[in-house]
Amino acid sequence: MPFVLVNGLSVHYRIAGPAEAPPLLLIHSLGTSLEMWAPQAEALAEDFRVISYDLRGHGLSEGTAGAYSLGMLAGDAVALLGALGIERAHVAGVSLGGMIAQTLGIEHGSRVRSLVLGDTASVIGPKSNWDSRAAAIRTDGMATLVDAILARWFTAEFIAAAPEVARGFGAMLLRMPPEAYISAAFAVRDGDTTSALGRIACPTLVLVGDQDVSTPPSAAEALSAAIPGANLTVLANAAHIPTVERPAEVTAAIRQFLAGL
Ligand SMILES: O=C(O)CC1=CCC(=O)O1
Repeated sequence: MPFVLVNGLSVHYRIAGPAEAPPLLLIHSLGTSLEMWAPQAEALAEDFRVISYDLRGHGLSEGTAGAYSLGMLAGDAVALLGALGIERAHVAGVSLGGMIAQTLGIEHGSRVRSLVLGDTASVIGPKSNWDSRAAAIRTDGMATLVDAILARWFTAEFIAAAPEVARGFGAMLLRMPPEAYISAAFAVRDGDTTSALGRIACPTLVLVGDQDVSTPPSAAEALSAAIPGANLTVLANAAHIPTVERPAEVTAAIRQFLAGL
């Protein structure tokens, strides 16, 4: 359970795989933790030096007061790589993690070998939704939104078939400090990479669940079309967090993409 100081914060991370293997950085989504990448981290550690970590304010990482931004969160990722002595990495992110990954490709391209952008978009709106979500959490706490958010993360079929997993992720969300969730939600609300996507110069794979309503396949198509040379894979029977709902398919898609570079 290692921790490292990153931009003055204690950041919780996990690292696995051969020390000489190519580094692969995994970035999680809003309100989750590095656990959402656990199946891929384990499988891909056969061939990669896999680093997963808890974003600021999430999991076991310390948070800060006030709204986060994509630039700030991308800066944390770069500082984490630096602290671990890693110059360049393949980067995969889901949702907010995918927005951070896009920002890394745009602002820190020299640190990025390739990108996997899962269930994400250049804008995840509308802004008013994030403001009302923050207001509801401030008034009633995290519990008020847990069921609605779980229904976006996973298909109804998955929740019925694996209730222990859905409830586990619900418990994770419920335990998140409300102000940290809101701080990170505002990074989503205020983030917009649209006009800069053409600056992404590395090989890129866009992944999306066919039943994702938060960042639907149409958003993934637009993202893929705006990034030079990007490819799109649509995963069947998956909502917003296919790393958990369709772990083997996500691992296979990432493995195939990275093997082809
Ligand atoms: O919480 C949601 O509705 C889905 C989501 C948006 C950004 C993110 O990371 O998750």
